[in-house]
Amino acid sequence: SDKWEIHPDEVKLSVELGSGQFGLVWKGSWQDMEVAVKTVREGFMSEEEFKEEAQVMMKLSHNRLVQLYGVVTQRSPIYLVFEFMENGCLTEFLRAKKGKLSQKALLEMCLDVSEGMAYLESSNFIHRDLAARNCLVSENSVVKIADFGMTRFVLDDQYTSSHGSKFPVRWSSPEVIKFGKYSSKSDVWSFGVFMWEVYSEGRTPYDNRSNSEVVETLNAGHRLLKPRLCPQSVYELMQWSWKEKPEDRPSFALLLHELACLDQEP
Ligand SMILES: Cn1cc(-c2ccnc(-n3ncc4cc(C(C)(C)C)cc(F)c4c3=O)c2CO)cc(Nc2ccncn2)c1=O
Repeated sequence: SDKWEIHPDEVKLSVELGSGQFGLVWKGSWQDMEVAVKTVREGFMSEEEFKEEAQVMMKLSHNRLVQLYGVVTQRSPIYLVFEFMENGCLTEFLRAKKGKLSQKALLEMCLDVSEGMAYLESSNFIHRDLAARNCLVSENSVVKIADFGMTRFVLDDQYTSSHGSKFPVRWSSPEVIKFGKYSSKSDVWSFGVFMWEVYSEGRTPYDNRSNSEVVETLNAGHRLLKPRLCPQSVYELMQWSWKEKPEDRPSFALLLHELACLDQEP
């Protein structure tokens, strides 16, 4: 529907924010709002497929998801116009703020993302690549989920194949690594690793091991250890999220409830 169609002349680009997965991302303005504008490079995403999918992504609206405002498709390359997140990628934010984030701030980052993921879970939408690098930080330090569901448009098989060099093995559940079986419960596994990243202030999970060593250690039943800053109560939620069988893991609705209870404690 052309409801989401944005006229090219309404979007003003200013500075480049970085080169994303599919092309360049610019800071810009639209209707007096700051926006992030993604240009889609030929060959990096199937444009036709994306236009249909854009309708789905725009129906997913929640305060903890980075909002897609609309698309410019009247000429190529197409533009995707997103809500602007002032403080950029969460991994870099955590590393820049190392040693300066309170326990409350760390817990609330996990709570923010569990809220967004509980909404995706209730909408039967699977993220497929939940990780701190794919979350963004707003001007007032709220963490939101970005690029949900976009993995299906990546044409680079180094990323999509579980043997590929760019496959997110460290965030993937055993059934995803072995069988490519994605579900909200495999997103829950990734969320456990996300919480580990937050309490490790942006460190890389299993950072001294290769992808194949990570797969071996998981198969041997080993899991990431409790980060120094992480309370035992939160570490128990991580361990629960890393149960071998998907059905033994909590739902996001339950994780949200548990994290909200911990957030109420003095
Ligand atoms: C909305 N938005 C997007 C970005 C931004 C910039 C560059 N690359 C990306 N990324 N990053 C990661 C990414 C990942 C994927 C997977 C399919 C899940 C693999 C698909 C993407 F399309 C992207 C993308 O576009 C983003 C994330 O979409 C940065 C913002 N903000 C700032 C602010 C300050 N400094 C830097 N960025 C911002 O507000």
